[in-house]
Parts: sequence; structure tokens; C-alpha cells
Amino acid sequence: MELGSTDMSSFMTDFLQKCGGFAVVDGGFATELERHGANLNDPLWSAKCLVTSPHLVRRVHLDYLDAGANIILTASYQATIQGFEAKGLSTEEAEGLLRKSVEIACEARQIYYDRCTKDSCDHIENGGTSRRPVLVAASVGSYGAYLADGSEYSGDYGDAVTVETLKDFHRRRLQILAQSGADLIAFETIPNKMEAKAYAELLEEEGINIPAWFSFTSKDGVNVVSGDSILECASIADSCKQVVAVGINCTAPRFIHGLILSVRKVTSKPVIIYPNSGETYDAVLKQWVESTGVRDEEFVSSIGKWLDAGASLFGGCCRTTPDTIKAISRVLSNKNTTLKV
Ligand code: MET
Ligand SMILES: [Zn+2]
Repeated sequence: MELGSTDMSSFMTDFLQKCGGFAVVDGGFATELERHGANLNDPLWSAKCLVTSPHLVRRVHLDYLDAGANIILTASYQATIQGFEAKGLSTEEAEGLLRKSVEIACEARQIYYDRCTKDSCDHIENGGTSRRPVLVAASVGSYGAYLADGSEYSGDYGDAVTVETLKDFHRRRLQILAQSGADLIAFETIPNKMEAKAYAELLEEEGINIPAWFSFTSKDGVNVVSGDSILECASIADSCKQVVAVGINCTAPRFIHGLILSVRKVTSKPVIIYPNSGETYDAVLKQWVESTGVRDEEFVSSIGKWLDAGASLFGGCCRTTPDTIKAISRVLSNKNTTLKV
């Protein structure tokens, strides 16, 4: 759906209101694909399943919808035209797969709605019942995610990479996703200021007319992973008219509270957070170091604190599961009830 600029600015606040004040985002997508048996040891990572097992992609979306998600993210995080071409696919096939990532998510939402019975899924709004609002967010991972060389978590692209390089890299994918039927674009795990700038300029120059969120990643609670200041990064997001939420993802839960406070210093746009489990990622072995993070209960017990700090969209990232999302959704529906009383 295309939006005018007035609709754009109220898009997220209207949606949050429909959700009862807070929204639930889904959890680790790739993590859940792996739990269903997918082998993601591949430069395409979760996007590999768009080629090999689209039924699993749909299944994972449905798992997160069943867990209570109001926003599901497509499997396009690491789906890039350049990445698919490197696997021998044609440009047309690559572009088709990007569209397919959105189609599968929309299909899952339709299946979910169709099989929802009034009693099990409807939520109460103004005394009546209505369908739980669900948005499909087209995921865009960073240039570093495509490189699959660890720069996704260092934000260090070397001196040769400029804002223009990044814009050229992301342009076509963004154009396709913006016209794919998704409700919004989720720029996720942004590791540095230069990439935020590239996204903001592209949104403007390409006249993208669906909303977007910018979500950064940090490993110290003060800066984004490159060392750029979160304040400067979030300010770029604040100045961009298409951006309807700003926040943090794939970051350890212990850093989230401080980061929400920082983001709120420079923007009054809704704040989104979807931390990972806090486990550490070994970029050389390309795997998570198990059991170094927090358990679901601990993760979820922080929600109240994050809410008080000013966040309004909550989900999970890598190593979180539908159980995490179920727990988040339970906590938030209690908060909604508390607020209404
Ligand atoms: N939405 C993406 C996923 O869960 C985010 C990955 S962060 C490395 O697959
Ligand atoms: Zn993640």
C-alpha cells in the first residue's frame, strides 16, 4: 500500500494504538529455521531456504504468528541480488526470490487469519472484537551480512567502501521490496553510521512510499558496533521522513535499557527493540557460543524496564524462539489490561 506523507508520519502510532499501545515483533527467524532442520551454513544464510525450502519459511512465519507476533519479518535479511547471482541464478530469478520472500509472509498471514477462530485469536478493542493486526516487514540486512565475513558485527567495511558503494549495493533490492506488497521495510542490524546514511538517502532519492524502521546493533551499550555514536545514528533515522520507528536489534539484553534511553534523546519516533539471547557469536566459526546468554524468563523480566524506558515494539533476534515471543506477548497483554483499568 502506498502512503502519502501525512499517513506515513502516523503509520506506526496508528498501528500501535490498534495493538493496544505496544506491538510484538517476531523472534529469531534463522534460529527457528534451524530448529526445523534447515542447514544455514551458506553465504545466503536464511535466504537459502527461499530456494530450497519455502514451506519451512512459511512454517516459521506461522510459528511466530501463533506465538502472538504483530509484525513478521521476511526471509530477505541476507537475500541479495548479488548473493543469488554468485550462486549462478539470473538477475530475474534473484529478483523473483526477493518478491517471493514477501509473498510467503503475506500467505502465512492469510493462512493464520483464515484459520483463526473468533475465540482463539481475536483481540478486544473498544469493547468489541477484531482481528489481531499483523504487518509484514520486508527485512534488509547490511552490506556486511552479504559479505558474510564478520563485518556485520564490526561495521568495518574498509576505506574503499563509501556511502555511494552502499547505495549502489542496496538500491535495486530496496526498489523491489518496496513494491512487493510488504507493509514496511525493516533495515536491521545496521552496524555503522555510513550505512544508515546510505539507507536514508536511498529512501529519499528513490521516493520510497512505504514506511521503514532503522534498527542498529551494539556490543557495548553506548555505540553501534563500528564505534559510531548511537546518538548520531539514531539522529539520521529521526531526520528521515519514511522512518516510523528507530531502535536496536541483535544486541545483548543487558545493553538494551541504556540504548533505549539514548535513542529517545534524539527522536520522539516509536522505539523498537528486539535483542538476541545475549549469547556470543563466533564470527570465525560462524556459530553462536551456546548457553552464554540469558534464559527466556530473564529476557522477559526486563520488558517492564524497557517499556518504562520508552520502547513500544518488542521482539527477539538471533537465538530467541517462538517461546520467547509467547512470553513477551503475555507480558504485554497484561500491561495493556493494566493500562485499560
Ligand atoms: N530478522 C533476521 C533474522 O532473524 C535478523 C538477523 S540479525 C543477524 O533472521
Ligand atoms: Zn540477530
